[in-house]
Amino acid sequence: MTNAQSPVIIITGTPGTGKSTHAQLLANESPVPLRHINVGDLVKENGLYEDYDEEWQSYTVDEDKLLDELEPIVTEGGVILDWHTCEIFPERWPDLVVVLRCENSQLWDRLEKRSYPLKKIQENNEAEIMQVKI
Ligand SMILES: Nc1ncnc2c1ncn2[C@@H]1O[C@H](COP(=O)(O)OP(=O)(O)O)[C@@H](O)[C@H]1O
Repeated sequence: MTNAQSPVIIITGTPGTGKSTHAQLLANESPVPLRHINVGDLVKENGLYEDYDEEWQSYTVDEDKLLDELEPIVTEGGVILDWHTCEIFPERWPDLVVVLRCENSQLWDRLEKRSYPLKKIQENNEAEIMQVKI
């Protein structure tokens, strides 16, 4: 647990449920400084992946590299980590974990707008319905 002035918040949930939107709003409105980190963007920008799967349009994350990158950021605190999964993060990291949910037909529409392949839209929707993380 970090101090109350520099909390570590994880916002997680299926892609399209609104993580980035809400993380950014929270960062903008928070009375204490909070830095919004879109972990997916961080992975891409800093090459923290092993592979890119064209068919699924997704990265295979190098978890060790990602954790090494995030450790000093989390230690400093005052951060919102926004990612579709959170199982790889040590339990000692977050002060608060928020799981966002979204009604399925709305989620489908949001993911279609991203031009995801159909099977990726289906997989994400099923994950949301079954309440599992992918
Ligand atoms: N509470 C909300 N009401 C309506 N639209 C929303 C809401 N939250 C997010 N959205 C919209 O849903 C889409 C996906 O949101 P985003 O924050 O990118 O999701 P995520 O980060 O979980 O992938 C965006 O177009 C966003 O504007």
